[in-house]
Formats: sequence, C-alpha cells, structure tokens
Amino acid sequence: MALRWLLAVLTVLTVLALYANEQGRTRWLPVDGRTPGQLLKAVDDQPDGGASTAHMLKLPDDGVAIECELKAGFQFPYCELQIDLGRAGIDFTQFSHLRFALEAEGPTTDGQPPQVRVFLLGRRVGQALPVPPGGYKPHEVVWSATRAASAVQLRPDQFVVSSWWMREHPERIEEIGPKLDQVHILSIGTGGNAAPGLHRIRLYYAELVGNWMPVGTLRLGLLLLWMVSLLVYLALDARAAHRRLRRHTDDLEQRVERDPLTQLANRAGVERFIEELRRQGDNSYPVSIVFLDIDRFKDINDAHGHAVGDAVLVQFAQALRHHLPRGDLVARWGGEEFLILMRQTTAAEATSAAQRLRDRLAAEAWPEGLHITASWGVAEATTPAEMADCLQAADAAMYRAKRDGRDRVETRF
Ligand SMILES: Nc1nc2c(ncn2[C@@H]2O[C@H](COP(=O)(O)OP(=O)(O)OP(=O)(O)O)[C@@H](O)[C@H]2O)c(=O)[nH]1
Repeated sequence: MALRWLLAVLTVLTVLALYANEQGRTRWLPVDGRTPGQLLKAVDDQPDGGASTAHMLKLPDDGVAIECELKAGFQFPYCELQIDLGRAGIDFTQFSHLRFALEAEGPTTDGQPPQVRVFLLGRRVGQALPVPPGGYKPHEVVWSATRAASAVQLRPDQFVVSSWWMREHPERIEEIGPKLDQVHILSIGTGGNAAPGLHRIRLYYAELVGNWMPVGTLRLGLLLLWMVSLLVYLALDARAAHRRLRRHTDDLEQRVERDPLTQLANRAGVERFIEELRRQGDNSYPVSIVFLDIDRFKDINDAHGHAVGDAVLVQFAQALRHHLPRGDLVARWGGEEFLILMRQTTAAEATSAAQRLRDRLAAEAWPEGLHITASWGVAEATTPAEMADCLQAADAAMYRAKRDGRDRVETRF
C-alpha cells in the first residue's frame, strides 16, 4: 500500500517537474555586450590584411549598430559586431536558444538580401586561459537577413564548426564537432555575399534563453529522487519486516513458555528464568524455591466437576501472582502443582513468605464455598550450581508436608 502511494507521488512529482520546467519559468541571460563583464566592439578585416573600416553606433532605442565600409582588395572582406562574454565564458549547452533581433543592410554580390553570419568562439579541449586572439574554435550560422528583420532564435545545435578552421586545424579526434560549453565571444557580421560599400547591422537585443533547469540536470535530479526514495522505502520496509518478525517470535516464545489456563509461566518458562539467573551471576543469590501442591484437588474435580476445578486453579494462580512481588517467578509446574522462585531470598525468608501466602489463600472466597489449602516445600540455593538440587529438595519438602498432614510449610534448611 505504502509502495503504491510512493510510486503515485513520485510519478505525479516527475510529471509536474517536467511540465513546469518545459512550460513554466524560463532562465535568460543577456549577451548583448551591455551586461557587466561583457564588452562590445566593432571589428574589421584590417588585422587580416584587409582595408575595410568599421565603427560602432549607439541606437536611440537602446540597441547598438556597426557601420562598415567594406573595401575590395582582400579575399574575404568582412566586418562584425563583437561581444566579449567575459573571462569565464558561457556554457551555451545549458540554454535552449540564442534569441536576438537585428537588421542588416548593404550591397551584395548576387543581388540577394545581405547574409548575416553569427560566430560563437569557444575554448578548445584542454586549452589554457587566457586564449590568445584567434585561438578560439569558431562555430557559425549564416542566413539571409530578410528573415532577421524580427526576432531570430538559434539552437546551439544549429551551429557548426567553421569549415575553414577545420581545414586549418587537423583535429584531434576529441576536437571534432562543436564545443559550446565555454563560449567567450559572440559576433554578428557580414556574410559571404557582401559586396564592397556601406553596410549596417543593427542589433536590438541578444539573449540566451533556457528552461528553468537544464533538462539534463532535471532528469538526473529526478532519477536520483526516484532512486533515493525507493532505497529509503526498501530500507524502512526491511526494518518494519524485521520488527514484525521479532514481535511474532517474541509472541511465539511467550506462548511456548506460558500455561494457557492460568497464564503463568510453565516448565519451559521456569527453565528460561533459571537460565537468566545463571547469566546474571551471583547477584541474584541466594535463590529460594517454593513448591506447592493443592490439597485433595481430585476431590474438588470429583465433587464439583472439571470446570470448577479449572476455576480454582485460575483463582489460585491469580492469588499467588497478586500477593508476590513482580521480581519473583510464579509458575504452574503441572496439574495442581505450582512453583515460586524468589531472588535474593533465604530459605527462612521464603518460609515466612510461604506462611503469609498460606494465610491469605485461606482467607480467599473460593468457588462453591470451597476451603482450599496447599502443601508447601521450601529450599534455598546459594549458587547457580545448586539450583537442580534445590528444586528436588523443595519438591521433597512439599511431599513431607503432604505426608505430615497437608496444609503446612516444610523447609530444608
Ligand atoms: N480441573 C482440572 N483438574 C486437573 C488439571 N490438571 C490436573 N487435574 C487433576 O488434579 C488431580 C490431582 O489429583 P491427585 O494427584 O490424586 O492429588 P490430590 O487429589 O490433589 O491429592 P493430594 O495431592 O494427595 O492432596 C487429578 O484428578 C487431575 O485430573 C486441570 O488442568 N484442571
């Protein structure tokens, strides 16, 4: 039952978490160069040997722009708006999209709308910091700017490693393919069909957006939640089963050691008690044993029936238990025979206790107005080794009491 509840709760939690992460709050990070730690600059092709010039403008509505005079003479003239994302770089794989709005205009070689090229420059595998200029691994997306007049969304997996860079860098096997977990520079610039002349690129905003929690992290968290919950459940369940078993065993042990009619200990209970005394050592000694046997019990059965006999046995047992301290063991030895084990009690003390009990039993109101008496035998053991002998001596003393007229206490001193 508890397992069903746990599975139901975990399932609901999992579905809610996945749904909330997909549909609920999003995480976003501006990458427009105006956030502290980021830097904006206009870059042209002069360091590569070109002659183009680019400079940056602030737009009245908070955006930025570059104005660029592309000059022929260099094989691939270009200019771009470069955003330095800071020394630590940004893990683009933790976001679902790079979102921005821009406009591009300028002459083209093919008469088509101008292309825009977005670069993500990332750190290579094992590359030391700081990365020298030109040492980054470039990833790019190129598209026609007509589609860029409004907001554009690019997924990290849409970026490919620039083919010219691949040619220049025969890759180690682990470097093949995109690596966007530490991007240091985002740049937006002219594309392949740019013709010499004046080009403008306006950037209104740029930001990274993602789920509130990266999907991989969320899945790992949920997996851990399931595993930990099930392990805790299994541990608790095993402990509960162990406790049930122990209770059951205790219960069985008690039944085995108890007389069903009087609920007193039986012989097995006496043996266990003696064993415990032995374990406790000398502290319990001297121990006295009192053996007692109800007088002429057969006559009660014969005269009043077995049920009355049983009622007498039960009342007799209760009276013994009631009048003796809890630390003493009161047991039914068999039939109408009873036994009392008294710790730290001498034979003299046990004899006095037996006499007091005898008086109290005589004063009891018995079924059918019966007058119940018993014969008592007392003996003392001073060490655990004497217990067996003590038991026999108490039994013998009880028989002496029978023989000498019943309703009396005999002691072996
Ligand atoms: N009602 C009832 N009788 C029992 C039970 N166990 C033993 N008895 C009876 O107890 C009687 C014991 O009788 P005896 O051993 O002859 O001893 P007694 O009649 O008590 O005579 P003395 O011991 O010599 O005084 C027998 O009749 C048994 O049947 C029991 O659980 N219930």
